[in-house]
Amino acid sequence: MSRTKRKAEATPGHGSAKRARFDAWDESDDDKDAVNDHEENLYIGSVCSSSKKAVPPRGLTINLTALTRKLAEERKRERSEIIPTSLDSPQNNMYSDIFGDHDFSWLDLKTDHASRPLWVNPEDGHIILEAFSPIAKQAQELVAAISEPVSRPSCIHEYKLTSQSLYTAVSVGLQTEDILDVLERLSKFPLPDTIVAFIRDRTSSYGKVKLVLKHNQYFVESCHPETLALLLKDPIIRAARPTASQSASSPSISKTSYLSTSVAGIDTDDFEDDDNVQGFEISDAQVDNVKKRCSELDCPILEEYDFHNDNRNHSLVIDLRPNTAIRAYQETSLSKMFGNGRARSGIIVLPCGAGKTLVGIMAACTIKKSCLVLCTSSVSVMQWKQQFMQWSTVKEKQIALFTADQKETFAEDSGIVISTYSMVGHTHNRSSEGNKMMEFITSREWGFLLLDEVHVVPATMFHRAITTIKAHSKLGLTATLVREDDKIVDLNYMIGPKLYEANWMDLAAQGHIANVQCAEVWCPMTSEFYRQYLAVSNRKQALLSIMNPTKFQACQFLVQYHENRGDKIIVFSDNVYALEAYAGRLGKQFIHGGTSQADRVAILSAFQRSSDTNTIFLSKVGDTSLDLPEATCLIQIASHFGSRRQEAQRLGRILRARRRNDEGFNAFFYSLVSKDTHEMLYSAKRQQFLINQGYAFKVITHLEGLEETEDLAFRTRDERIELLNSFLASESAADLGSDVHLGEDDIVGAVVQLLPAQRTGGSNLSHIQQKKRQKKDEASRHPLFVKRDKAARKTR
Ligand SMILES: Nc1ncnc2c1ncn2[C@@H]1O[C@H](COP(=O)(O)OP(=O)(O)OP(=O)(O)O)[C@@H](O)[C@H]1O
Repeated sequence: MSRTKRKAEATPGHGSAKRARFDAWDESDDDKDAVNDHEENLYIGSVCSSSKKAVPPRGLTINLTALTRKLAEERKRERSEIIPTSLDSPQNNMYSDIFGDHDFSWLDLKTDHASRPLWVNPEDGHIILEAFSPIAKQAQELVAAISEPVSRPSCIHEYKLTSQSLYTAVSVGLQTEDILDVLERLSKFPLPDTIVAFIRDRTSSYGKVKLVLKHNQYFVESCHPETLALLLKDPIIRAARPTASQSASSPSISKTSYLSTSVAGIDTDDFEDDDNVQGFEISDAQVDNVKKRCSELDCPILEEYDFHNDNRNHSLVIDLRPNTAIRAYQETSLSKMFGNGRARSGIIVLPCGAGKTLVGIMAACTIKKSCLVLCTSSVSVMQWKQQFMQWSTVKEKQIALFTADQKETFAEDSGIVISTYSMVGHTHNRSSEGNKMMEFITSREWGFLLLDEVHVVPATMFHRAITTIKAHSKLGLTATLVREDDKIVDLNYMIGPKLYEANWMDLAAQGHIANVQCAEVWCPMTSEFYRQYLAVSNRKQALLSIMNPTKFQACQFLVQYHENRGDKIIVFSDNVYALEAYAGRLGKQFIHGGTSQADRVAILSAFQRSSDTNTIFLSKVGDTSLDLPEATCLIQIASHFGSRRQEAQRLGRILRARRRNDEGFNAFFYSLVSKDTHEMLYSAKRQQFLINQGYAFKVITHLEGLEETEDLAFRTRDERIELLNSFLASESAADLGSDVHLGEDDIVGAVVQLLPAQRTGGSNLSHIQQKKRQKKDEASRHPLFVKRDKAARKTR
């Protein structure tokens, strides 16, 4: 019986075939097939030694016969062509730019190297992949599983082998010899000894040590006593063990664990034995320190949750709704988490709008134990609840919310709590209700901790939130695994390795996210503005480059051009002064921190429903979580320095475009940059993340047809000088620049009210909550805006 067929049959009664396969990842019968299939298909590994249910993950199968055939075909084709192969050939001089002083001529190219798509740098583990090779897809599958993507433009992809990436590879079931074997086949020259040694070393040290949560106590366990002894020699790990009075080890925990508190001169005979597994307890507060230290000692801790066999924690009745059609990449991402029938902790990276929420819900439906979801804002809390109700069969009474306004516990033995990082991470000024809720959360074992937007949470808050909760498995979700600080690596030990990262271009090609044309429009500074630019402080310089009249003209032209094409346009400006000035001059609506809730709802509603409102201006409050699938064009006039994350999140606003599957549809993303100013530098830095995802930014130095624009602003010198003088005279211009009044929560709040039937679940906001929110708005507004709005209301 074929493997796929049997899998589908393994879960009778489920709605879709995809669903059936998903549920069958952990079918242990497949072990036999895996062995039988081995001659034909190379399952790159299966599972760490301790796993009893070793099942080769579906997504990690490379068909060797097919691969060999393809390689043979390629060799044949190559022989029939004249391909210059010598690195000494003059054509190769251009590569000196890439390789610098490094001389790799000692590497012996295989005779058929042209048909093999990989090149591995023996010195630093960088992998170059020829994305145009006929076997690129198979090669990509391997390379993406064992290394970190660095850059994936259209022809040449770059990856890097790192300790973490190899740990991840082992954690998702790959085995050392299989990795080496396939890498060797795909490589243009025999794998260098340095690379072989590195792969062997990293893959062998992974998975030897586990962190296990039993009866609310944490244990470090291993079946390698020498590794435990080594760890216990480390002062940080030694100090992490609870003192005799702290340790409340229950006799029911079996013989596993506990070493004598005297650790000097550790003797492995001290370990008690339980089926060869030995270990020691560590105190709750030290879990993170121990994980971090183990990573530093190149012995990263494996966190796997055998939820099928967890009889101590109550099960949660939850399933996906039968009509849910899982997308292939969502399925693949989860296969990395559940590939061996257990839940591995880690991070899944999917582009904005690609459906991370559903991935999280699918994971909760697989684990079927109490689940705690942490997100960034109280409105996201509402969205998560609404999405749980939409995609799963969980009963509403099993979902409890913990926000400033709601403090609910679930009625039954198991359930879902949805909260924010700040609610859980803040320690001071809690109400007695809040304290009770925290007691409810911290006193129990959670089967699953779901962490949304893991890259944005301030490191300390995140750390506090994550360390106060005891969870068997954790899943982090994000679109942009980048931070401008160096805290991103901490996520590796706090949550787990990156389990899967989708390729943005592949998802766009499949129509799951929109195709986007990106362009950077260079706007020369006018002479009056540039003269002033050179004479003023940095703060005013920034404003001068945003208010540059040619940038304004470019914006005016693009708005008109795209409105005429039938696009819906969002113009982004971090600078509120400029936002108001641009929008005012163009007669468009705008939203920033100072805009009242009622106005936001009205503006967003008009943008979605009215053909008279085709352009709106947004400050950074609209960067994330804004679900406006009508938007098809973005114009960025001012941004936050060199933030790669902000650039990607903004682009994310049009990736969801409803029209994305229309024939030949393209969304547009323009970044307007004043030439010869600091904006040029920041712009290059901002784009790096998207460029690495394969987006190409065209540089536009001249907008064809701009001169013919009707009512083009600032055409005359006098107009430009008047503009310059008006804001130079306005001392408040620079002060008004930053949008400090409200956070992202508030604009999403507007969408919540606007779209109760859609993903936001805003109907759950009570009348009192909405009143409270409005009051908060009023209180936090800048007096200037309050004054202006009052005047506007009078004139209405
Ligand atoms: N398998 C699916 N079938 C149908 N619709 C889906 C599927 N997966 C996701 N969606 C829809 O795609 C949209 C985007 O999903 P979601 O909000 O989870 O994206 P996201 O990755 O969290 O985006 P962001 O990072 O911008 O918040 C939602 O409307 C969601 O319902």
